[in-house]
Amino acid sequence: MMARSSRDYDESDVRIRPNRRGSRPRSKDRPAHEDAVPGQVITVDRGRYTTLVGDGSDRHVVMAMRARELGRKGIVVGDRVDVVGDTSGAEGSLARIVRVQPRETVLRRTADDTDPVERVLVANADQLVVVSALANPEPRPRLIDRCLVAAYDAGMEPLLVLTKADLTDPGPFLDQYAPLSVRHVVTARRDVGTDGLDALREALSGRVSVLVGHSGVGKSTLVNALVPQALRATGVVNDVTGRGRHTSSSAVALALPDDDGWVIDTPGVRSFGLAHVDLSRIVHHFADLEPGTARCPRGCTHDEPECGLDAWVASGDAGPAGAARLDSLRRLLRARSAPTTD
Ligand SMILES: Nc1nc2c(ncn2[C@@H]2O[C@H](COP(=O)(O)OP(=O)(O)OP(=O)(O)O)[C@@H](O)[C@H]2O)c(=O)[nH]1
Ligand SMILES: [Zn+2]
Repeated sequence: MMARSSRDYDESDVRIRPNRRGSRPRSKDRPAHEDAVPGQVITVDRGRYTTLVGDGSDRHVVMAMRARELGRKGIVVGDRVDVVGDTSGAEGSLARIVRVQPRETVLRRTADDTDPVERVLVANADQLVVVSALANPEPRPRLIDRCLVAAYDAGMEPLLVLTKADLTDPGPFLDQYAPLSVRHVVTARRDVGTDGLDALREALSGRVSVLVGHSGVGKSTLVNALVPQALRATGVVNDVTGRGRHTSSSAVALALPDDDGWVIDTPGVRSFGLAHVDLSRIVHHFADLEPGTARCPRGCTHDEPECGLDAWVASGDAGPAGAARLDSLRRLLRARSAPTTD
């Protein structure tokens, strides 16, 4: 993909305003740089940070690079930053990010479960939307479980979105996940549009939601329905959800209509490495199994003959999916000592 420039934006939709340096009110918590403007990173492409600055009608997109003084500090989609230099957003202009504000949440993943290099995917999101098709492609419960663990570990609330209910009855899948009490929305393609969109909009309302899912589950279809083209121009990049974008490794933040929150679309995931998650904490993220650990011996790894979880599951306390969930937990625990393709 070509490096993006401000030309990639539909300029009729992007308000370009002269830089109003000096006219901003000064406050106690103003940035260290006199002229810095606060902004939010909406996408990253090879060292160029597309940053949204300004409020209301003055809101516009600025292309920025990192200032040398930031050192090696990473900047990711969702980061709140201070920008200096030419923040006009004019074609060909390039501003500098001089500061990254402390992050409220951090969604991480590693390439596999033993990879020591963790990658921060997105900052400051509060909801992780795990998109899975009910059929075509088949749901991948172990990948879903991994995403749930990542969400809880990041302090984000998970939401399951189950697509393609027009192809199969969602009942059996929902029964499996019911003991988890994770919120969920079911969508289906109908002759006229998509069922379930209103419920999805409600679940996304006012929040910053990261969408993750395996390729082909219908994530782009949902994003296109949620975010009209006009908004996408200010929220970002033309045709960002087209297939081509998935060659990019970056997420893209898109404003929902009426400023009712953000969706952050991520490239399709094949795996979700969890090398960064403390091994002893993993079981706490399996809410349906966790109470059963009361019967475990001290220091139980939950993958040993004395583990109390087998009896917990056998007695039905973890619900109908208990055995599959315990299997998922143990695979996850074992994967921490060997690479996995789950
Ligand atoms: N039957 C049915 N098909 C759907 C539905 N939603 C999306 N699809 C189809 O599923 C295929 C994949 O949809 P996309 O939206 O491209 O999926 P994606 O998750 O963005 O996949 P990548 O672009 O590969 O990451 C397309 O052929 C869609 O038309 C649905 O609710 N029902
Ligand atoms: Zn145990």
